[in-house]
Amino acid sequence: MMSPTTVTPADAFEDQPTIGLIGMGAMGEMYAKYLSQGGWKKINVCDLPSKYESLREKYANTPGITVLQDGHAVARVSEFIMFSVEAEHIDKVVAQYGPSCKVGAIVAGQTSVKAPEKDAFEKYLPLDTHIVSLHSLHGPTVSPVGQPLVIIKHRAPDWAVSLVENILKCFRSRFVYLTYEDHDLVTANVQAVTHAAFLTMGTAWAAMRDYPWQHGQYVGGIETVKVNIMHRIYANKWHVYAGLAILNPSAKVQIDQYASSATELFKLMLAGDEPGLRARVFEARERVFGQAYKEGRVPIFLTEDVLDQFTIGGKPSKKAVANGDAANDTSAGNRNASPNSVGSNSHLSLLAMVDCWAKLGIHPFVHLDLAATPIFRMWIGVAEYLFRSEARLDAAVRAALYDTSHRSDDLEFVVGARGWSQCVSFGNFELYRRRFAETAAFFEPQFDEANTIGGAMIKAISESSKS
Ligand SMILES: NC(=O)C1=CN([C@@H]2O[C@H](COP(=O)(O)OP(=O)(O)OC[C@H]3O[C@@H](n4cnc5c(N)ncnc54)[C@H](OP(=O)(O)O)[C@@H]3O)[C@@H](O)[C@H]2O)C=CC1
Ligand SMILES: O=C(O)C(=O)Cc1ccc(O)cc1
Repeated sequence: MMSPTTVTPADAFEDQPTIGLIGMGAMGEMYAKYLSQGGWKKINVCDLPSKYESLREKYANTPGITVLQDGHAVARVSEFIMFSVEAEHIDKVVAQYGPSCKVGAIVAGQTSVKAPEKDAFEKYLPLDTHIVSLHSLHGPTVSPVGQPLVIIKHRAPDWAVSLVENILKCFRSRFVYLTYEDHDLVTANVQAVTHAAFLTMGTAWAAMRDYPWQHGQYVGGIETVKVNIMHRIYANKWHVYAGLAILNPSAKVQIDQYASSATELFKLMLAGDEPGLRARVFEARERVFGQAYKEGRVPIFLTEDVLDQFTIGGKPSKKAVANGDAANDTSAGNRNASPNSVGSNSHLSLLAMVDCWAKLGIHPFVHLDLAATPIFRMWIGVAEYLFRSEARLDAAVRAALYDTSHRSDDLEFVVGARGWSQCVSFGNFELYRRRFAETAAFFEPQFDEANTIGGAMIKAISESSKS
């Protein structure tokens, strides 16, 4: 909280603009919190009319915030209005409240996929309103400080963009300027295919109905990232992931390629085709990471020691590690359990990721510098960790080919990847919701621990990558 004497960017305004937030779910709440703390005194918020009373109670003592009945009430009095609702519903909600937007208002959306938002704004917003849209590229529980915040100047004069920048200065995010179209391309590259990988890991682990941390076994090293992020994604709202995968046309292509990459690599493994698998993996390595290393790019962050701080299920005793107990355990549930376990795992999820980037001509480092979410940053971090070292990659390839104890996990992974891809290609929200909910239910008992640990991990890694 700011002390009463703290000077905020809002204080520069003699007559502060009226801010309106329509949709007070996770992201609407996050915006309300930071705008209020940033000293903005005229913030109108609403969710569905049925939530009016509970919201009023919740915000009774929050400085600057007034809860109104519905989107009409917010839109007609606000000079900067942000819609923060489900992407699937943006058309309906903007159709309903858009025409009530005040003359000259600046209108934004927070949706993770912009094609439907753009259509809705163009269809329903009065021509005397301006469109400057937004997208915070992080989840609602991550501090916005230093994270990318996309600003889209679509139908607006420069002063409107400056006003939005001033309003949001208190987030201390890094503004990234994109068009609506570039936004969807970049976020498909950064988010959709990354989520597909983690959703698939969850589906595969849940299908096995067994996972190491359940038995208090040690999950260390880069497995920590996989496990924590997978939990984090399944603890978030399903519609966020469904919307950005199903409604973004570029996302479908990429998620399909991810499934194809996993399937094709798995077939090479089944065939025991060592030259074929090795050639494919090392070619992908060259395409994705080759140039970056020729240019002397510093690796992202990872040491297993850093990651071991964030293990789920407790750390192993020093004695167990010294005796190599965890490292030697190759039972189905605990093959990933060694702190130095990179080599004892096929890492199909990572091999498929880099193969997919290579096949699509995606340069993840370009996105990393422009508009990486914390999850994407970590995902490239672990991919890079595995691929940077020829020895580690070689060990993964050998494990993929010759350690058949991986096969059942890898088979579930391929089935899961295909299933997610098909679900997205059908564009079926209900099927997506059911797939997501079934897997999430399996992991739910770990959500609290995983969110705490995952949050700390994101913070530590964001800080280490800044320094
Ligand atoms: N969560 C995340 O990590 C991020 C999400 N986003 C995007 O932000 C948007 C919001 O996501 P998030 O806050 O997580 O989702 P939530 O489901 O938490 O919030 C959406 C809110 O909007 C409400 N709503 C729906 N229709 C209306 C309406 N007609 N009038 C007023 N309120 C309405 C919903 O009510 P009800 O639940 O009853 O439908 C809900 O409370 C999405 O488009 C998402 O893609 C962007 C960045 C990160
Ligand atoms: O970082 C991620 O990819 C997340 O999962 C959180 C998230 C979800 C949706 C967004 O539009 C932005 C961030």
